[in-house]
Amino acid sequence: MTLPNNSADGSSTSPSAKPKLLGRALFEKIGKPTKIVAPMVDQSELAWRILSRRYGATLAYTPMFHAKNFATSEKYRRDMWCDQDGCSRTDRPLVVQFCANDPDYLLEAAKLVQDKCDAVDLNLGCPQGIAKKGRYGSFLMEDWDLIHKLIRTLHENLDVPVTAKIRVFPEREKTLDYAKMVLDAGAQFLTVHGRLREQKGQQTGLADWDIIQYLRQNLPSDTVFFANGNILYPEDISRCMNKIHCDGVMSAEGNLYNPGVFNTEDAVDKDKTFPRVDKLLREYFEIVKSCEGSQASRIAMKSHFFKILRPFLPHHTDIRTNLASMNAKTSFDDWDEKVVKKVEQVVLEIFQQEDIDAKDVITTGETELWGGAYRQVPYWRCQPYFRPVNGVTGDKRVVESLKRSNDPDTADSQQDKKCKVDDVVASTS
Ligand SMILES: Cc1cc2nc3c(=O)[nH]c(=O)nc-3n(C[C@H](O)[C@H](O)[C@H](O)COP(=O)(O)O)c2cc1C
Repeated sequence: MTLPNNSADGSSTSPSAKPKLLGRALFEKIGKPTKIVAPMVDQSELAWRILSRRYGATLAYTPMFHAKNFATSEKYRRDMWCDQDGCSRTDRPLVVQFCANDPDYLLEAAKLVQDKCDAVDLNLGCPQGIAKKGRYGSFLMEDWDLIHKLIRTLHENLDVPVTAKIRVFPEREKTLDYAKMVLDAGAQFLTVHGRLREQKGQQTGLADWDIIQYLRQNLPSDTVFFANGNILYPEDISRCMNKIHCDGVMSAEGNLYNPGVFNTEDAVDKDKTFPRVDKLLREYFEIVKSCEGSQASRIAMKSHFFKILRPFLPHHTDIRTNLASMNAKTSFDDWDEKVVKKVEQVVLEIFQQEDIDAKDVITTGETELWGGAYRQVPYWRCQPYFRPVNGVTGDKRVVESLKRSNDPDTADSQQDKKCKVDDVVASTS
């Protein structure tokens, strides 16, 4: 694999003026981040990234921006991006993600953010209908020439490095060839979401860590490699890193329902790993208020409130009704009075109960087929939301392979036992 004009110090020169860092040197410069907030449309915006960093995230991706719209529409840009995004004090390290199918628009859009981020990522994973219609995200998986051109254009012309996030094919070898092509084009970090394009919505199921591990083992060892999928609890991060030997772990839904999922340094402190909903809500609300210019933060707020409060709202339907009536134009005072303060009052009363110590307990269930264990968490604490699937609806092969590795007579199982031992000595910091 050759990258143009690479030098021995981990930088490359391109037609653009400044030398830029290549994968491993870039990874080191931004502090070797291991806990990564995934790109999430309407959900990984500025305020959420600031909150997630306070709870242990060490790198964050923006939501996917549509490159052509970003390059050509001032209104779209204003809705998605503001002066506070990518601020060196509060919002770094940051990767800005685009979807695109035209190298020129992609480059034009990326140049508009290159001074406010550490890298620009190409989304090759979006499986939604809108991506099919617009021909981007995972619907480029059949057009490797175009993908190569998109990445190479940024690699050769942008001041900051380019990175990519991919899904997997059903075939391992094909996925490996695909990943090699993406790296050859110039991607400096590779994130692998271990699900097929078809695994979405009700068909999401389990991500396949085995194929991610296979890619890690068969790509050049200096590739900066992030794994994505199946992270529900802080301990899943070390399980993932031990199995895959990846550089970092990315989480989307786990982080959305409980930003404490990244708080691996304080794993025994339940206020850090499963924060009280009243405290987290207040903290997040104050951050949104401080992100004055961020339209995106204001618009995403209602959806974040629903996710933070997901276990709590069924017990307090009056607050759910209030929350449902809110919108991005509702004044902050109203949000405070009708939702935030009401949640604070309810949880305060819960914690005034004499037997609260006995009630405020988190228990851990049996180890499941997927290798982790579900927790019982009181409804006044943030917690992951997972669909009760066994993976069969998503990708039958993942379940079959997990069953094989749990069978004591198979070689896979021996390897798996070794991983479990490794877990005990894991460090994810
Ligand atoms: C609300 C939401 C929005 C998402 N938006 C994006 C996106 O903009 N770009 C992208 O590459 N993936 C997007 N994804 C996919 C996630 O980044 C991630 O790959 C996927 O959810 C698997 O990770 P998880 O198992 O931790 O949820 C989104 C996922 C969610 C839940």
